[in-house]
Amino acid sequence: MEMLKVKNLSISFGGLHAVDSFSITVNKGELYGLIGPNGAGKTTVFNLLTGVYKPDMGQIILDGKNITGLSPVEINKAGIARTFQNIRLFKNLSVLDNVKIGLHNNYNYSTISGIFRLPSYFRTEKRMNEKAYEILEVFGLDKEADILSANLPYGKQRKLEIARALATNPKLLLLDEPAAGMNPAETEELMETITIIRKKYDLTILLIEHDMKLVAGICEKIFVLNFGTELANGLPQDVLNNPEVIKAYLGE
Ligand SMILES: Nc1ncnc2c1ncn2[C@@H]1O[C@H](COP(=O)(O)OP(=O)(O)OP(=O)(O)O)[C@@H](O)[C@H]1O
Repeated sequence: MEMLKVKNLSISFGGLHAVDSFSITVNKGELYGLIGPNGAGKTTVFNLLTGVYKPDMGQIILDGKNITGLSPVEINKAGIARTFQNIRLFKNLSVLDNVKIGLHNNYNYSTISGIFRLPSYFRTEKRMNEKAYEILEVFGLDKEADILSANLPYGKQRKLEIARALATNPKLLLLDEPAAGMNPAETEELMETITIIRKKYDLTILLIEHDMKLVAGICEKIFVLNFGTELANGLPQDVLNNPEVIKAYLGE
């Protein structure tokens, strides 16, 4: 079963073909790695998939639905959530509130019930708090729920970003260099957490990463992008031993 089917996705900036006929099929439940040298177009692919950029050409099908050209909010509602290369938390909000912002897609109460503090408001708030704590627990962040997210150590801020993305209840999670800046122990722990959440939340994951240990350790398939286009695509052992890939990327 296909969760994501991308066909001939392309975008140029001026004369630069940043992404050029990018096609990929990610099956339900798969963990796919997207790798490539600096400037290969990986983040641009994420920006296209999430509606930040509109493609010049191509099609994006999510779980059978054509989402090409939709806005970032509509795409998030359709089931794609992402994290960013540079952490983008609401630094002046608590850890708990960062996750609750993500939950708002799925828990609605009317403005009236909020203003007048009607019973329905408290019921929804209670359910949201429970759900937020459940997610924080998975990431080992529940004890820090009330502290400002800015005061979390770096590795935990990265985890909180994933927790917040997860709170929007995605079918497909896009992780942009989740291990960037982490030490080996933090990276190891992150790999475990990713493995846990994909099972628990029935996720399909596409992950950009420079850390080859992480990519080779958890990805079932790997797509190598070079100059905006496919260099290799397939099983990790095949892709990582491909001489073209070694030349273009690993041998840098
Ligand atoms: N909004 C934009 N305007 C102009 N050029 C852009 C824009 N966004 C990306 N690019 C260019 O597109 C190319 C691909 O960039 P992108 O950030 O997608 O690469 P990347 O593979 O994610 O690189 P890195 O591993 O360094 O993050 C680069 O040459 C970049 O300068």
